[in-house]
Amino acid sequence: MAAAFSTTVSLPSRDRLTSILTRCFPSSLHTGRSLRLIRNPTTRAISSSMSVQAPKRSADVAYLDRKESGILHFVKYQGLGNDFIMVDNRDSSEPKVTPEQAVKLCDRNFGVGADGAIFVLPGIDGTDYTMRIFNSDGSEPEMCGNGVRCFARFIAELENLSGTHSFKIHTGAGLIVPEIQNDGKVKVDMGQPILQAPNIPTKLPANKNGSVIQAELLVNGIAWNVTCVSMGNPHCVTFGTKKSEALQVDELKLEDIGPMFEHHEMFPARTNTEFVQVISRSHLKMRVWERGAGATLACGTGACAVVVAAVLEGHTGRKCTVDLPGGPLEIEWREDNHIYMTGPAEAVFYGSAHLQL
Ligand SMILES: N[C@@H](CCC[C@H](N)C(=O)O)C(=O)O
Repeated sequence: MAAAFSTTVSLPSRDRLTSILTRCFPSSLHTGRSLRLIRNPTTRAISSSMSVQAPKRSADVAYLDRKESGILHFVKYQGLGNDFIMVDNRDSSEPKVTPEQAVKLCDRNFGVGADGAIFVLPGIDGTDYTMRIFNSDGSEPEMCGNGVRCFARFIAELENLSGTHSFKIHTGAGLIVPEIQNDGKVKVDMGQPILQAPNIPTKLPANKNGSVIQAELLVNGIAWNVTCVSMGNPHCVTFGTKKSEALQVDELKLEDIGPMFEHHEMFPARTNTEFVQVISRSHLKMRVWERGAGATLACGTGACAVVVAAVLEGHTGRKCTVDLPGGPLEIEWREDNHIYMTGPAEAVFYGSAHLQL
């Protein structure tokens, strides 16, 4: 069992802390001990936490050698509790972590713990950066709304930028433009929703105009009323069953029904599913079961899809507050068909992890 201690010191910068710790623990990276740096982004107080593992022998020595060349430095970020291992990947157009390694890193018991791993890669086609992401199950989604807010704040940190800044980000869902605001929140132009059934993709029967609005989806013998929207990634939005329209989202057993939606045969690329309660014409409450990550505290693309579905089904206007388990997001589907999402993103801690093969 690892013994651990931690101290808190106030220092001007992370580089300075690194140099002090390197002087105090010169061989820490060569003996199988892992050294982690943690900074509280609000107070700039920095704490060091070192866990010392009992020395291992024989076959483990080679294992330790492999780990030595496989150390990943990362920053853990969260947006409304949707949390990510952010990796500075600006020196290469391939992620430094494989999907299998991402699964291990995201494990909440045996790894760092996160809903996904996100990589800041060089931009292409005139964009500033490329964002790629692996879900905690190792699958690669096209986009992540909370992730792109964290991405913007991470870039600002990497590039030492303060104040308002916007970036052109290439993603699997095309161009996404986050803008850091004066209050530190990030407003994102999330692009346009996709409503054509084959492009979502869903095999559910489409309306005359090709969209899937208030379709019937049979899940475990229950007929749900669903509207399908892609924000680059697929979403199935429901406000209730065909029998009883209104959902009380706190009462849902997400762990039971979520996977049945995710893996339903009507969704050839699987799906994210949002269960929504209408509070008023401008206020919604939702819970989400994410493709590849399960129940999360928030989903930015999901909140956008929910507002599109709410407008199409006639529940709300185009500007809504969407309450998620991790907190609220402000969503606006403008008349030019672009959707804007505004919400927080925060650094949680700095760390280094051994990449397991
Ligand atoms: N949490 C994200 C969405 C992440 C991707 C999703 N799990 C998928 O596979 O499509 C968000 O904030 O949008």
